Amino acid sequence: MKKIKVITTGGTIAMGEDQNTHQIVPKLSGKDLLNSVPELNNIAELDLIQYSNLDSSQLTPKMILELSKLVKKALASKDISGVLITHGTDTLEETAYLLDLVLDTEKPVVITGALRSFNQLSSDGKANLVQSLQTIIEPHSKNKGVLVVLNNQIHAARFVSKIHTNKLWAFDSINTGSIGSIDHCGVHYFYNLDKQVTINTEELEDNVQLIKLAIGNDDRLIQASLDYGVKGLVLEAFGLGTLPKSIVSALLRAKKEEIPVVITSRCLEGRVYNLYGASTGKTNIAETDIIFAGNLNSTKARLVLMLLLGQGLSKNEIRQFFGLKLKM
Ligand SMILES: NC(=O)C[C@H](N)C(=O)O
Repeated sequence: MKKIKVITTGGTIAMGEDQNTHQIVPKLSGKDLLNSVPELNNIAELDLIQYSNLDSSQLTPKMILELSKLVKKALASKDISGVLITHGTDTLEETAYLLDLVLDTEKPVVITGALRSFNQLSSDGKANLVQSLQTIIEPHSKNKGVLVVLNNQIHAARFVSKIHTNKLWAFDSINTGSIGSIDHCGVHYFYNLDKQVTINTEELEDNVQLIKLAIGNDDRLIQASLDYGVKGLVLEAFGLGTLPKSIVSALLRAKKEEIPVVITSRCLEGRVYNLYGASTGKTNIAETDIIFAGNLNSTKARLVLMLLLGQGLSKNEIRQFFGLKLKM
């Protein structure tokens, strides 16, 4: 029987109802969670670490980098065949992608969670745990980067997003669809998606802000971030990456101060690139020195920027990374 390291972090999967407030709060320790699903022991031998028991809104990139060190340590052990992480769903896609970026392993690493706490009628945690383990022990799950398993679906970390606040089908892979599924017959992949890229760093820069643009926005938030000494910015822009000219002077200031500004889109699907000449008024968009994030969503682009800055890359190296390394 294969041995799997299970790392629990919290989230609804480990929550239950508080009798007084009737709100959903952390209830199950990692041990309680695994003990509540005895079927897991028929699939693999489990070795547990409880990293935290938090709603995922309380996690930070630094904590996830710390978590990645635990995962690396587990993966380095010969007798461990893969790692399962349980996590709240609200920020699960960020943890999955950060781990995907920093881990370099052929062993399967799966993250799962639940939309319902264990005491709710439509509780999905148990099935998600079973399907996650099935995915880890499946030989075809090797070399795929970090996988997200929920609701009978397998997603690649770099494409997955939480797309619904509450439905059981809460996750989908933007631009691509899921890469596989789990049914009565087991685990099936629809296509092969190799892991994209690894960033070797022990540090990340957490002074990176994400700002979403709306029509008529002025540049106050960008200027305030620069005043405050931000080390990198992600701007969630319009459509293909167009910007209001009201923010151009702030972009030119960021350029002068050597602060990388990465552009993503408010659109759910598609890529951003430099097409619209008028998007910054009289200033040519290339003069603003902005970096286009391809098809990464804003939160994921921010993680890449944090890691690259943590690695000490220059603005030009960061531009090259977004332009070349994230292409395939
Ligand atoms: N379904 C969930 O897990 C949501 C919860 N608020 C969390 O992210 O921890």
